[in-house]
Amino acid sequence: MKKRLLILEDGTVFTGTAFGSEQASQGEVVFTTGMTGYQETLSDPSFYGQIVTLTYPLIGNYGINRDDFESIAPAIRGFVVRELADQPSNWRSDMTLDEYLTSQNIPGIEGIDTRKLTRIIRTKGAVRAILTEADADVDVEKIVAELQNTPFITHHVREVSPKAAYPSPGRGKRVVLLDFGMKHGILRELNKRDCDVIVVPYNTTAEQILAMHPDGIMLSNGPGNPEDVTEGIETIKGLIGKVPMFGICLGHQLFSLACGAKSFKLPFGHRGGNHPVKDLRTGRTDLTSQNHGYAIDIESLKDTDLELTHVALNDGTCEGVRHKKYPVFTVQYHPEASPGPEDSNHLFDEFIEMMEKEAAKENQHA
Ligand SMILES: NC(=O)CC[C@H](N)C(=O)O
Repeated sequence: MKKRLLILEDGTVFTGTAFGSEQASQGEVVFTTGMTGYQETLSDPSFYGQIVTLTYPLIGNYGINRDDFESIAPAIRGFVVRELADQPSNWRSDMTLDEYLTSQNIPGIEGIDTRKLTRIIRTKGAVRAILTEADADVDVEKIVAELQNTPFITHHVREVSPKAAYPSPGRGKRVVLLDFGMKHGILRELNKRDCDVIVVPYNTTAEQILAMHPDGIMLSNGPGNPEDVTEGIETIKGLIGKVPMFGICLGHQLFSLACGAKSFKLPFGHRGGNHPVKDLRTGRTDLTSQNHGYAIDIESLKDTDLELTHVALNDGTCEGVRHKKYPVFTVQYHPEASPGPEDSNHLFDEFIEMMEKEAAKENQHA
């Protein structure tokens, strides 16, 4: 078994065993607390450029199957686990996690103290790191100095958004899905409701979208800093008030920025499947699936036409907004789950109802 190192920008070195690809890689290390769902996690495009550590100590035990991918190819930079299960047991399993990561050219490291790593991220915030083979000539000091001088690359959306529009037809509502790095779960939920979906790249203009005569717009999740996705913000500005919209995660952040709110980087993000979120209008708390490193500043909503609708019960940050004049609502968490609890799946039904209501209004005026 080959040794591999995970070197953090603060100089901490973890020595573990290599699995997956032999390639060295660099990225921001983030932790996720989901106990299951590693296949969906590693294929979620929002993790582009990140090395993911899982706090649950045994990963890989049900293998990798055909059905649970959230994208065609994973965008993560590395996978860090306490103990890798190399003999998966599940009727759906097609291959081991190790075999899959090797095939996708993604390096992994196992056998390190993932609790210690998580505590470092919780105390110090986002950390840049490198995964590399443990050769005798590894110059840790040089690597640390380089890491400290490497800026976080934040506009990853162009890497994971499709290059051209494509349809996912249905006989129901026409939804244009602005794909900033969408998880398949979002498209799955819309198709389940018979939506006639057209998926479009992140830099599609409002005019191009309106020419498709949508009943509604879906703003997807995606990687990186929302402030950097200026093309998406411009497009959304051109759509507000014209078509009903529903936004998830990055889509929520971009819509809020388009309305004049501000975003900021959370100290260590929200990633996992058990984040309690309170709906301020109903008082109901949903357990939610989350994966985000940025959030919308609640204070900044005061100067906008947005109403705060949801808050995170763990840290009080913004988890959802609604436009006061137009039919738009957005959430920071993942109602499509994949992986995680499905408590808030009803939001997709609310989106369909919102589009139906708007269409009925228009028919009255016609
Ligand atoms: N899942 C997402 O859409 C994440 C949004 C954004 N990249 C963040 O980290 O906050």
